Amino acid sequence: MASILIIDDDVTFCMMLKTLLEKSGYQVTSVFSPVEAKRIIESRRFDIVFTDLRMPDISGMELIRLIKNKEPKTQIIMMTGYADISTAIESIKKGAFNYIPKPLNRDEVLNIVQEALEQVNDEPLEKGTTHWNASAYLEGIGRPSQRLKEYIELVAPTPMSVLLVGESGTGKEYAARFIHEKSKRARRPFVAVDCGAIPSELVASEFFGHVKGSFTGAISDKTGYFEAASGGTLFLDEVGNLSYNTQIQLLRVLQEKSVKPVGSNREVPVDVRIIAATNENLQEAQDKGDFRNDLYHRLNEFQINVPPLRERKSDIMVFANFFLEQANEYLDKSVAGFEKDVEQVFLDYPWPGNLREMKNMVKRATLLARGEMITWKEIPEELYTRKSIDGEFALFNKEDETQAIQKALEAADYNKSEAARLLKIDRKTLYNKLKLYNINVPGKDM
Ligand SMILES: Nc1ncnc2c1ncn2[C@@H]1O[C@H](COP(=O)(O)OP(=O)(O)OP(=O)(O)O)[C@@H](O)[C@H]1O
Repeated sequence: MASILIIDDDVTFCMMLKTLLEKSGYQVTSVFSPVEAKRIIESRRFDIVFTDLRMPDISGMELIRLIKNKEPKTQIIMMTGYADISTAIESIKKGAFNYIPKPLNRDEVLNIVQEALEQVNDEPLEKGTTHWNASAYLEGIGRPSQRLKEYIELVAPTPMSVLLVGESGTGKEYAARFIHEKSKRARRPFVAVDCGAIPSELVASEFFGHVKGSFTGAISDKTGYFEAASGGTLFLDEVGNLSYNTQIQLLRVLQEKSVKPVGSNREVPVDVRIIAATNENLQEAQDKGDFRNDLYHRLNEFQINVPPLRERKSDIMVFANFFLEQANEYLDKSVAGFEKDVEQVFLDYPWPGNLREMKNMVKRATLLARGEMITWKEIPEELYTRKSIDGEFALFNKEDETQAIQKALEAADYNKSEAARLLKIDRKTLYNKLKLYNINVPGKDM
């Protein structure tokens, strides 16, 4: 039976979530303080940990580090208010599986548990090869997407190593898989490694393998990632997180084209193509001395920048509809599309979590949808009430937005176009917000 730990200082909330999960057949433990959590994590293993992002004494990030160090396979789900979305995204970079917005929705909780368990049950070396199929890759229609596709197709059949650079959730791993699929190595393994998630003491054995008895806990021979990817592609995600020492070891392997498993004198020849990804500026990391210049050049034979979703405006609804189709299939529903005002919100929103955020949101909205179309009621309120501009009439939350709109309307003598200009939003957005907040405007038209 899968085991789940819940960490939240809100006792009532903890108990409600515990009851829901127990009713669905999981073995659940809940703790109300991070200190208690620390103790229990040291002594027991869990498949999944649900934890609040903000807690006293110890941060969610520190907790992720602690759990992943102790038990890399445990999947962590951060529970968060939408205001914390960028921290939640940061937590995924640090190794959390996913985040789920509060208040929690029953079906959404059960879905995410299912998805997390699929990861737990995956063998690490097969990560990725299991769920991927090329038809799940959408190319997009806008100029930046077309350029991305051109570069992928150009570099895929070559032996060149590729460095994918882009924000979290933009689809770097997806692009890497696509390159692999279109390469001559397609029939060989694609092995994805999250460089930030491997505890430092295990790095050498994970990458290069080990022989039985080479250290305490090495109870049998182990094949490392390099050998596992033999003939195929090794994808190094978050490559900027590699320690300096590991960078040196990696460089050696790339130069010698062979690995020496921990505790062995045997050199094993390896033939792998490296695709690396980063969401930080590796050039800067080099200048600061955190990333080796020679390794950078080895990895960066060809660089591809994966654009953020906000720069792929003409693709936004293409992706939204694609994710809707996927969600319909997954949830066995048949929602037909998005209402016009939702489309406008999607186009205005900056999508800090990029495609991953959109995919999650569309799945959630599809689940909640009662009618044929997804309406604004099914998308998180924070999407259209978030801070969008600064200055006197800045919009940030429901109360403040209502006030700011009222203030702008008065200042504009109730001329909506003028008010929209003062608020630095377009008329359509103002119109949606007036509807959303039930603000009546006397007289004048837009
Ligand atoms: N081209 C695409 N077509 C369809 N879905 C995509 C595409 N690119 C990304 N996605 C979706 O977005 C999600 C995030 O993509 P991916 O994991 O590749 O991002 P990433 O840039 O590697 O993120 P991170 O830096 O956080 O590891 C994927 O799970 C996938 O569902």
